[in-house]
Amino acid sequence: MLDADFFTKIEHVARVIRGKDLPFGGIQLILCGDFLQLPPVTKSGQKRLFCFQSSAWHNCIQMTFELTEVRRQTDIEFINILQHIRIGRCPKEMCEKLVSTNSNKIETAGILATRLCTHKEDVEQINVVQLEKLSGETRIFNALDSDPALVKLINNQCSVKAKITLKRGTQVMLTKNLAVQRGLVNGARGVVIGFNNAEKGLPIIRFLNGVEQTITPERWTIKLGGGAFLMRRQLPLQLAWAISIHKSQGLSLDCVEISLSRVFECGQAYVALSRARNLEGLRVIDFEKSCVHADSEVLKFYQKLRVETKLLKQSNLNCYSGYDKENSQYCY
Ligand SMILES: Nc1ncnc2c1ncn2[C@@H]1O[C@H](COP(=O)(O)OP(=O)(O)OP(=O)(O)O)[C@@H](O)[C@H]1O
Repeated sequence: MLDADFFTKIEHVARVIRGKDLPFGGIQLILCGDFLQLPPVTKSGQKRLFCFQSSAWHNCIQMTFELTEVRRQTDIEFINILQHIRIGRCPKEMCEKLVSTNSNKIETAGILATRLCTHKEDVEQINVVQLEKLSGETRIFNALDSDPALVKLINNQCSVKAKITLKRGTQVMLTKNLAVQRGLVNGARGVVIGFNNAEKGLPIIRFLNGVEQTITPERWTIKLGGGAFLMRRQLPLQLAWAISIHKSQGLSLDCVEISLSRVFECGQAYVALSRARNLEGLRVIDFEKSCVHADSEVLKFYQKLRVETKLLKQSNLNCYSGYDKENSQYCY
């Protein structure tokens, strides 16, 4: 998430580039996001400020809207639980419901649940151990990078690794939308069922929705300053026995197992739980109420927004009835 410092810097750069002393140099902005999800990552010892806490935000952002319709989940009970967790609450009955998911059997047709972990060291370890356990031929797929000397930079910006090791039985996840209509979307879960006969022996994946597809390399482009680009060609796959909660941001997952005992951030439990599409596809192995936290500054931000929205609606209603109380005038 964008922090106050970065927002302030890009606002300044926009003014300089546009040569105009207007908010963001006069560039129109639409920002979207949810401050109650994972907060900005900061270096240790550095004070964390959300972008709405910067003066640049107050100078640039004139209107804020709260989107309230949930689309990822359809089950009202689950939506209600998530709405409470999002604001840092977990009443007893909701706690019990989440604990009860511990016994959910969510594996189907050889596709195992993805474990969401709080710490990336755990992710690496789980994936390495599980891959080693598989017998059978190992296939290694190395990325083709436009500038191999900048591999670290590309690794940081790109959602696929420079080297992907696969065997038959490897649990994988798509890292790009390939065919939305067929359910081959970023985050779709599958398992390697074999390799084709082409020269490179490309992996054939069976996805959770039953679709079987040979996966071919895709291209990622990374924009650098000054109009320069970096490029990586690689399979749009990552190992999926485990991924970190941070890396799961933005994904929707069909079958997910979550460990929350080592939560260390506000919003971390909410991000993890809200990746699941439904309660049946979710297994929380160690749920405790104490893992649910919401940042108090963010709660204040949303409370203020709600009050302002209510006032705005009120003033609009007054307007419809002919009299705008706030501005003490009649409207037509
Ligand atoms: N208008 C819509 N109609 C149907 N499905 C939708 C619509 N908008 C979003 N969805 C679905 O809801 C899911 C979540 O959408 P999206 O990732 O845009 O939400 P988000 O607010 O970014 O979520 P989060 O911040 O929690 O990751 C996706 O599976 C998407 O396909």
